[in-house]
Amino acid sequence: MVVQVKSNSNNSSKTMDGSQQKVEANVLLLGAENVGKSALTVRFLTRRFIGEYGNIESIYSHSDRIDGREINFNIWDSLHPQNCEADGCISEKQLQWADGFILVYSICDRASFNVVRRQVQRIRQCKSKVSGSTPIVIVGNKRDLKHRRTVSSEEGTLLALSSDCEFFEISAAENYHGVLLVFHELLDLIREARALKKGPAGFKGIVRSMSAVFGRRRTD
Ligand SMILES: Nc1nc2c(ncn2[C@@H]2O[C@H](COP(=O)(O)OP(=O)(O)OP(=O)(O)O)[C@@H](O)[C@H]2O)c(=O)[nH]1
Repeated sequence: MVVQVKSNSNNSSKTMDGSQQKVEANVLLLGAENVGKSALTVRFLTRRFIGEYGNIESIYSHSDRIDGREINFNIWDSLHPQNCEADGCISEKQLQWADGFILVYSICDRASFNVVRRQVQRIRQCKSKVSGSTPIVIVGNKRDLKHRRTVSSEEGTLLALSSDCEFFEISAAENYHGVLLVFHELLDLIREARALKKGPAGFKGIVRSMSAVFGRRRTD
């Protein structure tokens, strides 16, 4: 069962000309059990680390103002299914729903890194059929537990480079800033992907502007 939760919601605001500038972003957090998916989510929503989070799968709705634009994040904090080795354990529904993915592993848990590796492959295979590069941020969490590290930073960086993802190593327990960077980076990737999808409209826009400047009428 997925529980739907409304987090903080700033009043939606308007631009000078009265038009709304709200951007919607569906963010799916994936990764093995116990890697800190809920800790990351709760840190982003409340700035706090509360330690224990229970086993509830939730979708949070959270509004924020970033670079002068109102952003509505829908954040799906997923539960990793048990006994699921194949295809990264991502459902069709999740793949359809998400605009971008945060794939979390623990730097102290090599098996969780392997789960992320499979999840990247699965997303790349499925999403490449419908769109260009799907926004993915890979996160190595629990950086405060360096002394128990079993996955090096270089391995995380290499996986990200080879699969066209962004990569961060953070500690949800120790600081808010790293978590904020992860969500902001994903938002940038989502915006870039949407702009790329619009593609040719940009060219039409340039032609229209040039016609306006040089006073030529288009005949087509
Ligand atoms: N030391 C340390 N512990 C962390 C960190 N992030 C999360 N934890 C702990 O790791 C455990 C699991 O965190 P959760 O956020 O519940 O992990 P999850 O991935 O949502 O787990 P599931 O709900 O089982 O899928 C909890 O005891 C957290 O307190 C971190 O950055 N550092």
